[in-house]
Amino acid sequence: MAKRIQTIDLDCYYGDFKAVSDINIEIEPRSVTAFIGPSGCGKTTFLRTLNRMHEVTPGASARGKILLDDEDINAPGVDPVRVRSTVGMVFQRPNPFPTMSIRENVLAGYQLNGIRLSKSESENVLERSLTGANLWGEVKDRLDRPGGGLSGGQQQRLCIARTIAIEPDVILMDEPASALDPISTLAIEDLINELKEQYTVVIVTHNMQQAARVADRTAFFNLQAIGEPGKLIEYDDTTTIFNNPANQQTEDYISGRFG
Ligand SMILES: Nc1ncnc2c1ncn2[C@@H]1O[C@H](COP(=O)(O)OP(=O)(O)OP(=O)(O)O)[C@@H](O)[C@H]1O
Repeated sequence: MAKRIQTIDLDCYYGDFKAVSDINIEIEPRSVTAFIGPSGCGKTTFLRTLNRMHEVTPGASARGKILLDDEDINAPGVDPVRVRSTVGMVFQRPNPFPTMSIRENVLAGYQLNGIRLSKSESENVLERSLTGANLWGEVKDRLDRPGGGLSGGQQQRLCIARTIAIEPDVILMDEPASALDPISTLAIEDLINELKEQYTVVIVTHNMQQAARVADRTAFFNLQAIGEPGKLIEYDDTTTIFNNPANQQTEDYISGRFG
């Protein structure tokens, strides 16, 4: 079930360095939200706090609140592993387990969490996830071949299948198409459009046309100077951000005057 994400006064640190400051945002369920902004403004850092991946980096920490519907994901006693299965993540470079079969890749989340599925349950998860990732037709006859044998675009869809296999509420994507050719990129964008019917989708992208194509809402981040933290400058419907932004910094960025 798709969930709403809300952050309240969120700061992200690497050691003493504050990389992202004071983010207040509400992300609606069953929508696609794009994070855009110049390099180093903290898009990836902020994204990774939303499923507690940020804290995996030694010395990294976050302050403030992140609510998933009403649950504070940083509250004492909340298991970060459970958070990461509720808030799945797809990375820039497709990262299937290369020697594991397509089948094993899709089911990897269950195995890693020690959940045993019956044969028929596994088959259902496999078909549902690969169909949901628009990959079933291309791989159904070679489910036992290695995931590393697929094309880059297919590998990324396999990673999306692996993410949706464990039925998350939110899918975070960090530049999911930046390593792919234009045709595979369009396949991923079509898929993102379908995923929002069931999930809350958040995507970091450097490609502004991509943000305009896939996102319902867009958040523009910026940093005032090197060494300063990144901040959320403007957050609105994508059409407003691209056609009628309220903030001059947004206007300058989307019109290509910097970044
Ligand atoms: N592991 C890390 N250790 C220390 N500082 C880091 C680390 N990762 C990122 N940073 C710093 O945090 C700030 C935000 O980086 P981040 O990668 O989140 O920005 P970004 O907007 O996603 O950039 P890009 O668009 O280039 O991917 C930068 O100043 C960066 O140098």
